[in-house]
Amino acid sequence: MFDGLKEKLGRFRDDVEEEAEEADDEAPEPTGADGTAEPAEPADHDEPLGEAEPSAEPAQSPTPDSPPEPAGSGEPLEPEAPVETSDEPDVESTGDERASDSGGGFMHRAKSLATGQIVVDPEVIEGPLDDLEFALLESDVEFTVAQEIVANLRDELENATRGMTQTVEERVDQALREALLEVISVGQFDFDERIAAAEKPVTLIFTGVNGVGKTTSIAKLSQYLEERGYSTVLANGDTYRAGANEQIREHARNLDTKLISHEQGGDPAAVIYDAVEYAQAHGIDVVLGDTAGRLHTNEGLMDQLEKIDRVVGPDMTLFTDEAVAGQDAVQRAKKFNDAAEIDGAILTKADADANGGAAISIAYVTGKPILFLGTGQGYDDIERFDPDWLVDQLLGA
Ligand SMILES: Nc1nc2c(ncn2[C@@H]2O[C@H](COP(=O)(O)OP(=O)(O)OP(=O)(O)O)[C@@H](O)[C@H]2O)c(=O)[nH]1
Repeated sequence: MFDGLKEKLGRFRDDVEEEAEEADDEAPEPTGADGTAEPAEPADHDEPLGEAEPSAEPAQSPTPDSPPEPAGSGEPLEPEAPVETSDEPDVESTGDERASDSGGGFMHRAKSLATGQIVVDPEVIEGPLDDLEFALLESDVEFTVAQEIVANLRDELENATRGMTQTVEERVDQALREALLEVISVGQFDFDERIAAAEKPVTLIFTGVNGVGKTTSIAKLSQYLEERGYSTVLANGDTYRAGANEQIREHARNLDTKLISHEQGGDPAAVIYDAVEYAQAHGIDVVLGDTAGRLHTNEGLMDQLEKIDRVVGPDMTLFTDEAVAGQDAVQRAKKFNDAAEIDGAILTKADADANGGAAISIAYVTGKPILFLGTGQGYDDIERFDPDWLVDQLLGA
C-alpha cells in the first residue's frame, strides 16, 4: 500500500542527508579555541547537519610525553578567523546563526555546546524540497496539498533547532511526520464514538460515483457495526441503475441483514425514509443508505442527493471513492461535498494504490476526514483510518 509514495519520502530523507554530508565536507576547517586546528572528522550519516560535531573532549594541552599534534601538517595552524569561545557573548545568542556562517563549524559547535541545540542550514534542504514537491505531485497529491506539505517542512526544518543527540535522519523524520500529519488529520473525529453518542436509529448515507466500491463498503460497514453490537438495515437508494437491487440484496443475504428497496425508477429519498421508519419500528440501530453514482446528468445526481439530505436528514453522509483514482477522487470529493455536505470519506482499494495522493489530500481539500480505508474485497477488509498509522506506514516506522 502506497509503496511509491513511501519510496519518494525516503528519497527526500536520503537527499537531505547527502546534502548535509556535502555541506560538512565543504565547511571551513573548524579552528580550536587554543588556536590549533582540530582533527578533521569524517562525514557520517548520523552527523549533525552541515556543521562540525561538538567535541566532548577538552582541548589537549601539551605534555612532555605527548607533544601537540595539529591535524594535517606537523605545524601549528594560524587561526583563520577571530577565535570565539563559549565564554563570549555571541555564543549565548538566540540561535539565529546557521551552520553556513563564516567560521561555520566552530561557531556552531560553540553555540551547540551553550544551548544543546543545532540549527539546520536552509541551503541544505532547498534542492531536496523542490524535488519532493515534484515527487508529491507525481504521486497524485493535490497541488495545494503538496505546497502545504513542502511549506510545513521548510518551516519545520529551517526554523527549528534539533537536539545535539538527534541525527539528521531523526530530525527529517520528525519534520516529515509533522508536515504530513498537519494535512492528513484535518477534521478527524472518532467514528465509533460518534455512532455510540448518536440517537438511534443513526442514518448513514453513502455518496460517490459508480463502481468505486460504495455498495461493498456499505456491506463492510454493516458487518463492522454488527461486530460492535449494533443492528443494521440496508436501504437501496440507487433506484437508477439496473441490477443495483440485486447487487445489494446479495450482500444483505450474505450478512443476514434486512434490505429495504423499491422498484427501479422509484424515489431514492422515499426508500431511505422507509428504511428509517423500519428501523424505528424494529429497534434497529443503524440505517445504511446507498445512493446512485450516476444519473442522466450530473445536476440530476446532485439534486437527488440534496433531496435525500432534505427529506431524511442523515446523521452522516459518507463520500466513497477509490484511492487508485488519485486526483480525480480528490476533485469528486470536493464536488460532492459542495452539493450535499459530507461528514467524512471512505477510501476504497487502498490495497491497490501505490501513490497515496488521494489518502493524503482529501481531508485537506474538503476539510472532512477520511474515516475508513477499504483494503480488499472481503467484508473484513476495512480499516479505521488513523492519520498516525498512515504516517508510520509512509515513513516506514
Ligand atoms: N481491491 C479492492 N477491491 C474493492 C474494494 N472495495 C470494493 N472493491 C471492488 O470494487 C468493485 C466495485 O465495487 P462496488 O461495491 O460494486 O462499487 P459501487 O460503487 O457500489 O458500484 P455501483 O454499485 O456500480 O455503484 C467490486 O468488484 C468490489 O469487490 C477494496 O477496498 N479493495
